[in-house]
Amino acid sequence: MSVADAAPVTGLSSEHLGQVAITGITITPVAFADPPLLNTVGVHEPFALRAIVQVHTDAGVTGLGETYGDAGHLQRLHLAAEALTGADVFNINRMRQAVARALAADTVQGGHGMSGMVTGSSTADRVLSPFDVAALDIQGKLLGRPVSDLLGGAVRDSVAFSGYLFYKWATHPGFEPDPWGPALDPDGIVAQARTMVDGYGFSALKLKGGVFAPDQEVAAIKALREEFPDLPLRLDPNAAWTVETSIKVGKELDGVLEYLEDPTPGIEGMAEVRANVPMPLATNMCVVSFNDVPPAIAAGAVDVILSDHHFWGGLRRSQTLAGLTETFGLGLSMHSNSHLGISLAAMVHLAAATPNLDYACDTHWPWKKGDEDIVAPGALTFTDGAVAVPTAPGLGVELDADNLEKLHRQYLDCGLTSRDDTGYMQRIDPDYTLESPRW
Ligand SMILES: O=C([O-])C(=O)C[C@H](O)[C@@H](O)C(=O)[O-]
Ligand SMILES: [Mg+2]
Repeated sequence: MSVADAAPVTGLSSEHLGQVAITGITITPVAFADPPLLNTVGVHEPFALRAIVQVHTDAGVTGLGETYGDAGHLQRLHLAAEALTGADVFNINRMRQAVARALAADTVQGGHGMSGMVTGSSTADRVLSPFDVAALDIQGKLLGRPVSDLLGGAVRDSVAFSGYLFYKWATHPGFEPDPWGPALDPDGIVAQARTMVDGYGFSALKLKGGVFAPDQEVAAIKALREEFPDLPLRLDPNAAWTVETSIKVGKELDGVLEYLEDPTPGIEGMAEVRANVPMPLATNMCVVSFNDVPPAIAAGAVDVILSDHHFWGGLRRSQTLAGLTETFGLGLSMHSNSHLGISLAAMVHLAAATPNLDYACDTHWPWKKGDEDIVAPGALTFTDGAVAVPTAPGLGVELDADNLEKLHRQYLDCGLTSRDDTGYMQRIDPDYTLESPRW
């Protein structure tokens, strides 16, 4: 497909007023360079995988979606794509039913795309997500309106993001060093944060913890507080700590953190921590599907839920989550994995049209190489840590067919077919073991 095929159609002509049927779906796995970012389950491999979804219609308009590129997920996407052929892109409820039916006999293993960190999300919602985004992209292109309008309208012109700090090695073994350098102690983290804040203007910072012993990560947060006295700070060890350790760290960081994210595993553990620490607790691990919301609220486990349209079922279902957090007086923030421009555009439209999105959103964006993307440059830029909401029809981004081909070739050449932070770490350090909680 050429970029011209995806060009926005402005204004709805009478021939489009009826059904707009899906005539075919193209799913293209891609790989882009990823630095050796450390987390509590291991280390990022040299390439991050994504799947780029193009939904073609009988109106001659193509919509874009982006999701995980793991082999198991790709298989499920293909099952869903088959079931969606002929569906009307203006009826996402029906599309969801078709996806759920197609997955009823699903026996595919794995494919969560998050290296074991988030495994309890709804498979149907995870698979629906890129098709929901593409359908909204098509609707917007046909109607001549941005996706944020289809979600009820933007309440902000730009969406604030937080700088996402990672402990990291200087290089992947056998690869050239990346421009970021190592960050393995408080000084390294502060230097990384300085580069991020100076380069992007972020007005909040999140440290991915669970890598070193908690006292070392507390020292890094305190060093960040000294360097950036006014920036909201978050710490996320991905459930690496026991309840006892979490309470100790929480008390030590009293007055320093905007929120503490997933210190310990499970709703019960989180509830116990929450009752004993002074700051809000946030999660993208113990509440990852609609089934998790009632028990988490009943237990008083969390103050803030991080939404993520990639596993909450797309943009509309993420707005349903926003309605729940509003109803129950919870905060709402946004989670991110390694992603490309279609996902960033979707995140921006969703955040713009979600009045109660109270916090700067996470994004891995700075960690990818600037020239590695599958959308044409220019539509999405960071100014003062925020991205202006695209006003062009649909998502407001156009596919770059040459780059798509290049990143697809990179996928084929890199040999990776699933994200496996733990396996990669174990190939580098055979003594490495997975533990949760670790401390
Ligand atoms: O809990 C979180 O915020 C994440 O899981 C974000 C990312 O997945 C991050 O941990 C990563 O990619 O290593
Ligand atoms: Mg998290």
